[in-house]
Amino acid sequence: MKIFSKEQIYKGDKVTEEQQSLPPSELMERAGLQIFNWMHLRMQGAQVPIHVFCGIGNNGGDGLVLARHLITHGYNVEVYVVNCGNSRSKDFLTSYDKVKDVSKKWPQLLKCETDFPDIHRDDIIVDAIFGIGLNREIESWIKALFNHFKASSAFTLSVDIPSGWFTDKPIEDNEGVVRANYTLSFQSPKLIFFLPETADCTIQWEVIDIGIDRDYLMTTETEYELISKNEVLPMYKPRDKYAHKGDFGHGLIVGGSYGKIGAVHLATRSVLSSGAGLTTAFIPKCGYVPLQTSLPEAMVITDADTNKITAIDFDIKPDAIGIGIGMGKFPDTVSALKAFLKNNKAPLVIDADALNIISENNDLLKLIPENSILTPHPKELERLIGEWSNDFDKLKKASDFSTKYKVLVIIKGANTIIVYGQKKFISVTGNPGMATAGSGDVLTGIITGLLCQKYNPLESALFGVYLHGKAGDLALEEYGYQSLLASHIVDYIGEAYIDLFKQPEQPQQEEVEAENS
Ligand SMILES: NC(=O)C1=CN([C@@H]2O[C@H](COP(=O)(O)OP(=O)(O)OC[C@H]3O[C@@H](n4cnc5c(N)ncnc54)[C@H](OP(=O)(O)O)[C@@H]3O)[C@@H](O)[C@H]2O)[C@@H](O)CC1
Ligand SMILES: Nc1ncnc2c1ncn2[C@@H]1O[C@H](COP(=O)(O)OP(=O)(O)O)[C@@H](O)[C@H]1O
Ligand SMILES: [K+]
Repeated sequence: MKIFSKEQIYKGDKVTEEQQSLPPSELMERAGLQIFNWMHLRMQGAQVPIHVFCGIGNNGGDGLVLARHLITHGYNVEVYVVNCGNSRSKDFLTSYDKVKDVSKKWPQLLKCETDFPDIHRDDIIVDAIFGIGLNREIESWIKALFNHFKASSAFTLSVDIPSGWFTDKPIEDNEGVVRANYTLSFQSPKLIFFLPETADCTIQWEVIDIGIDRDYLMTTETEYELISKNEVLPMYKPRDKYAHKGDFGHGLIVGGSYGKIGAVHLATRSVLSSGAGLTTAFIPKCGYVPLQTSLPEAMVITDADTNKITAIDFDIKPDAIGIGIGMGKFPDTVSALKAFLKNNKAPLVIDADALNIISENNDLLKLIPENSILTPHPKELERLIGEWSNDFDKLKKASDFSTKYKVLVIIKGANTIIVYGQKKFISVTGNPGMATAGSGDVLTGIITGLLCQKYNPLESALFGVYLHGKAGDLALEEYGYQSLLASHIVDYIGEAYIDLFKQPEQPQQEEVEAENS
């Protein structure tokens, strides 16, 4: 699913109005009606007090259309206009007149704190104050209104985007924003729903279809895209009946040091479980017996050293190599990595200590093959690209790094983001149970396994992150957040593949029948 920027959303409105020859404020009518349908489906006429707070732009206009439908359907509604300026939009004014036609009561005008209504915790707040048109910091009395919402503990439903948040930059005042229980977002989710610093703007979100021109939506390239089952399913490569293990490549995991052989076990098992035909681990001697014993399907090549990697020499021809896991940064290992990068021709997944070594030896960056996949967690990313001032800055820096060195960067975490030059893909699979030792090693193994099977680097990164998160989600059902281990994620890679064809993806877009008001 694409994430459109606010400029693209405004353009989509214009294109739609032209293509569909829409009368003025028709899109606002659709938006307000869809929100009403959503509420009506759930409330079925319940007389819970609903406080609809409207700004004076088009977000406020949506709120007024909603309020009109709620009033005509007999709901217990109070409508407020938050008087935040002088420039009432044309469509807002049209909607304002229409509300007056159906109600004996005028919307209440709020100008300062003494105007605030009492809100009970069992009431419902509809936040239609600011949408994507927020263009400056908010006055203190409106921030106080947002705090009044919070203090009430009432369920807060935001229209399009919780008020006070920008779509494309951080907020200055953490207190001066609405934090919604639910946000109904038009046509596209907003980027801020997925970034660590802003995702608490709403607990849940859903996309509402207001009939924006299909061609425009299909053909417009976006900087951000969500990756879920629908996006990865077309990448899946089915197996031929007469397939041979040689068809699925030979994966190599290079890593490990004394006390960190388990990491290599996890990654190597993940290469196999994601479908590589053959898998070899290159490790220091101390890992030979444990790895051969615990993972009979894998082959093992050992370094001359017992405890660490000192020279990465092997006589196999791997189709992909995952490197860095549990490897340490011993001086001999640093030299071994340098020598390896100078000679290597195979596609690479670079993780953990290999990333840390590269961060400390920037000259190694030019030795990394084009389209290599780097899988840093946030600390490793900071070592690579430097500090960032906020999440938007982080994404820009990661994009610039990816463009400059022609590599893919996978920013791991909740909503892992795959950075491919200026394009960013956001994963929706995964859960906090995966915040456990070794789960990153599993990801490296899965992506290495996909590269072996001739998925191209972008597909390997996207499909790999999807499968990893999905396996974690399926494992969660059995183990729960606390007991989920990285090896359980490996156990569920197979289920994650099977699930691709098992259940249709849950819609992120509510298909609500348009109801005549
Ligand atoms: N396809 C779609 O998605 C559709 C989207 N639609 C809806 O349109 C919404 C966007 O509407 P919008 O452009 O009118 O902007 P909106 O968010 O209402 O805010 C602008 C108002 O706020 C004001 N203002 C701004 N900052 C302020 C501040 N800090 N403090 C005080 N005031 C401030 C600003 O004032 P001004 O800067 O002009 O003085 C102006 O009055 C979108 O989110 C969605 O809900 C549908 O209706 C149709 C299809
Ligand atoms: N809260 C979370 N939600 C979803 N995925 C998570 C969460 N925390 C961690 N993960 C995933 O778990 C993995 C952790 O990787 P990493 O920190 O490198 O672990 P390790 O070094 O122990 O292997 C990443 O793929 C990350 O996306
Ligand atoms: K809003």
